[in-house]
Amino acid sequence: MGRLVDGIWQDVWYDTKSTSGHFKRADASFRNWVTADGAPGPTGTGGFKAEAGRYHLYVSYACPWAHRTLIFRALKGLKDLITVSVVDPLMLSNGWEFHDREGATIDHLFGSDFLWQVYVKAAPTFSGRVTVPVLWDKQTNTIVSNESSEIIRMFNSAFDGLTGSTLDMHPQDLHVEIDEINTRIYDTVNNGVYKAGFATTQEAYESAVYPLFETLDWLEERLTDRRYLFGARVTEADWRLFTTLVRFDPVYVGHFKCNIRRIADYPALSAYLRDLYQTPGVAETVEMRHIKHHYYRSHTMINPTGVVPVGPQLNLTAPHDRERLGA
Ligand SMILES: N[C@@H](CCC(=O)N[C@@H](CS)C(=O)NCC(=O)O)C(=O)O
Repeated sequence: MGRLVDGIWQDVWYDTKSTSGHFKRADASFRNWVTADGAPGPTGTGGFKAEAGRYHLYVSYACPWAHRTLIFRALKGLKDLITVSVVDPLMLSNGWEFHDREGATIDHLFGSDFLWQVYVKAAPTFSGRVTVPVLWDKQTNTIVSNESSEIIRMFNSAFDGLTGSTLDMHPQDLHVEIDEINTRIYDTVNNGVYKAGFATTQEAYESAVYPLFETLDWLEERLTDRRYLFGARVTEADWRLFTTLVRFDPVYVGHFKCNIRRIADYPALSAYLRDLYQTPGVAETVEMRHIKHHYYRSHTMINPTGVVPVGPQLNLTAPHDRERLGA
């Protein structure tokens, strides 16, 4: 774990001293958009036209933010158009590393040892965190974006002319509602588990863990009579929630102390989790060994022994019986 300062790697853990024990996630640094015609997106500069074979995705199977992009790549028929390198689950003093083993890969573009070297290729004097996912442009040799919420929106529509995909997970009529629910779920659930887990004071921990479970209780209610968050249509909001739910019982309950209830204790949420998991193309994006080994072995100040729990037993392939809520 560390960061780049003027292009030089420095090994430092998150500083929670200046924020009274609260974990504050930094904003992503590269914010350009791939668009159908190369026009600029909502942020950044233009010139990133959707083309087959032009873009490369760096991901970790462990990371919930990178996981979103892998799901969109699968569901939107982009696997043949966008290549992928997968970092090793362990993230220690060098940050994310490349090793050709157990589902991780080499850096297919440059053969780098560490992900920070890819950042420095794009921006030689870069200062900031070195995070996954990264969307790389092979043509101009730079990082298009390292913000997952924006990469999934690009994947949702920019390549449709090439793939013929008609699946729209960010439909026009739901833009406002999707943003609203994303904000609550991001603050209290996706990032909420990290705020609880990385807190270094009792107060910071409790100020994250109670709102987390208030939102989960609210979602349980909402999903009791709706198949997905917005009824019959699956949207980006569901996939953004999914990547946290699938890590919840195996990792966040124990490692991040999010243990008021488990997802298994919520009937609707756990059936919803299975439903999403069983969506064709999704199960292959879930690498539970990478997920568990990353958290339990990389965060040595939370789990100094690095021992990885063997449980819990998951039943993600059991029937979910949610088609009845489809219409
Ligand atoms: N805003 C980013 C956050 C990505 C992020 O925080 N990724 C984590 C892994 S789960 C990471 O790479 N952390 C390395 C670090 O912070 O040094 C996104 O959603 O794309």
